[in-house]
Parts: sequence; C-alpha cells; structure tokens
Amino acid sequence: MIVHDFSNENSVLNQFVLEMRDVSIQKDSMRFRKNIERIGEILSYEMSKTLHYKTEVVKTPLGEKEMKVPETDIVVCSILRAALPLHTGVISFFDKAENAYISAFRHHPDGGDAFEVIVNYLASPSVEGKTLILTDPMLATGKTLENVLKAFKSHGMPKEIHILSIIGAKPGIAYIQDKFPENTHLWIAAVDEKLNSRGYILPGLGDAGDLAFGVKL
Ligand SMILES: O=P(O)(O)OC[C@H]1O[C@H](OP(=O)(O)OP(=O)(O)O)[C@H](O)[C@@H]1O
Repeated sequence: MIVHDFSNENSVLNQFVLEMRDVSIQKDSMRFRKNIERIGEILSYEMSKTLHYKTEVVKTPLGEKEMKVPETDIVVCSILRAALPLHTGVISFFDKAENAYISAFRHHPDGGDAFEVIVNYLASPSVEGKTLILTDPMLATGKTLENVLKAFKSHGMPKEIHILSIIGAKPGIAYIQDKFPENTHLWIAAVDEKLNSRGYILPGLGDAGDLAFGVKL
C-alpha cells in the first residue's frame, strides 16, 4: 500500500483538518460536514494525478484541441455514516463515477473495550476491473476497512483501490498495510500516533459520525 500523507505538506487542507479537530469549532455540524466535503475534493484532485489518462479531441468554436482526460471506470464507495460528505466531495470531481454504499458499525459484545465490526448493508455495482475509491474520514484500528474489503469479494476484483481518509492512526494504517493489495493507495490528510483502549484515535477529533450527523443510540 502506498501512503500519501498530506500533513507533511503546507496547504489549506491543514486549516480544514484543524477546524474539524477544534472543540470550539467542530460542534458546528454544518461547518464540520463542509470541511469533510472540501477535504474530499482536495484528496480527489491529488488522487486524480495518478489515474490512467487517454487523449480526447475537443472541438471549440475556433478549432480542435487534443487533451488528456482520465479514462478510468470509477466506483466510489462510502462507509456509512461519516463518509457521506466525503462522498459528495469526491463525486463533485468524478461526476461520471458509479456509486456504492456500505454500512459498518462497532459491536461491543460484552460492553467492554473489545469490539467486532458488523457489515450488514452493501449496495454496489460490480467493481471488476474498475478503480474502487473507498471513503471514510476516520481510520482508527483499520478493522472497518478490513471488513469492507471482505464484503467486496462478492463484487469482483477491482483494478486498483484508493482509500480516501481524513485522520488515521499509525497502528490502524499498519494493520491494513498487508490486508489490501500492494497497488492500493491511501490518501490521508493527517496521521496521529496512537489509539486509546477503546480504539479511538489520539488526539484525533472524536466521533466523526456523531459530529456530522448527531449522536446515535
Ligand atoms: O478503523 P476503525 O477502528 O474500524 O474505525 C473507523 C470507523 O469508525 C467510525 O465509524 P463509526 O463506527 O463511529 O460509525 P458512524 O460513522 O456511523 O458514526 C469511522 O467513520 C470509521 O468507519
């Protein structure tokens, strides 16, 4: 897996991540969602540079011009719930992409820190031979992405996978390194050092799903 960590670069992306982390700003859920969406646009733009391109001839009112445009068949799949604004950002740049949605939630069987990830909904076209973009703002333990990849086994083998995320933890990134095919790219806005005992990213930003859409039972 190739990791593209943008926290090592100076760009306006860092401002959006800061606002998502900041306890005095993040409770404004509309702003929180908007920041996720615009980070989705920025990561999409960066990712677009690595896609496959073809030459097309465009006719203008005064002549013709050869231009290079992405030729890839793209399926964008978002992991509910927090990825929904990220999805909006991605498809605002890849407007011809097919769309998929998958659910995943943590189940704590004995109420303690240990959990398993339950995936019980996947709506997706075939991804056979296509470019699969998986979006999820948080990459904590990496178990969600591991289970999402398993769920996709019934939907064909993608040509390549791009994971778009906002904040990840080093242990989670290491965990998925050998679970995903080698030519998988991870595009991530920030990487934090560790997780707490419940598998939350430290310092992270809290619960992205709740901040974007409200507390769930
Ligand atoms: O890497 P992991 O340890 O698997 O954790 C990451 C997952 O946790 C969060 O979802 P959450 O379960 O809070 O669901 P929500 O988005 O519906 O609130 C996040 O959006 C990821 O999907």
